[in-house]
Amino acid sequence: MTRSALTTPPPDAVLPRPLPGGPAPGATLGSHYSGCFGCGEDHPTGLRLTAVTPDGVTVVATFTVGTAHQGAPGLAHGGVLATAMDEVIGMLVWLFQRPYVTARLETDYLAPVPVGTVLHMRAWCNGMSGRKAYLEAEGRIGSPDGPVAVRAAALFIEVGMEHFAEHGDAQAIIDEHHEYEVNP
Ligand SMILES: CCCCC/C=C\C/C=C\C/C=C\C/C=C/CCCC(=O)SCCNC(=O)CCNC(=O)[C@H](O)C(C)(C)COP(=O)(O)OP(=O)(O)OC[C@H]1O[C@@H](n2cnc3c(N)ncnc32)[C@H](O)[C@@H]1OP(=O)(O)O
Repeated sequence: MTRSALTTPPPDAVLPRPLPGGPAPGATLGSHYSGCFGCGEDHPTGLRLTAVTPDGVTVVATFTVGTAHQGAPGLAHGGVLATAMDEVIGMLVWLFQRPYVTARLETDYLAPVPVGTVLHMRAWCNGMSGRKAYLEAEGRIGSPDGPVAVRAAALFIEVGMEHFAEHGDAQAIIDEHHEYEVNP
């Protein structure tokens, strides 16, 4: 990954540990909000990604590229791929059990991704420092060990639930996740 200093963890960053009450290895990580373009089950044209944490510290998900996702004829749009990577990286937030948002997302496109491809995505955390989480993901064509087509690095910042209340209905997120401990 060609990563900038802004998405590279500082020397004092620490790796997160699985939290008590967090998703167990093998758990499915659902949508954080039903209206989300990346994962919402009620979104009419969204990506509807679902993810699994195989080990309690990483996240895997697949995204099947359809005709609605084209940029060039027969090929996935780079922005759609970035969205899918943002979403699978965002799923790591379930493991942290606190609200975070994307502050910076960097993407490397290494190979074209044809319509019909099943993109196998994997995301992990490289370190946390204060409110900052340094996250990374890769997308492989056709299988979990297929050729890497997309890499992404991200800086996520922890926010309070009031971040979501300012422009939307934060209660809608809370209502969908009674199991999720929030500090309004
Ligand atoms: C998305 C919904 C989440 C709902 C949560 C509920 C439940 C969660 C459960 C599960 C969640 C599952 C999935 C979650 C997500 C899905 C994936 C999609 C995620 C998104 O799609 S989310 C939408 C796009 N996202 C935004 O809409 C953010 C807009 N933005 C802001 O709202 C502010 O910008 C904010 C809050 C980021 C910071 O603002 P702030 O005032 O709180 O803090 P401040 O500015 O002081 O920054 C503090 C330190 O971060 C450094 N810093 C900040 N930004 C930086 C940058 N870009 N590059 C490098 N460093 C940066 C500063 O330099 C400083 O560093 P230092 O401390 O060292 O000085």
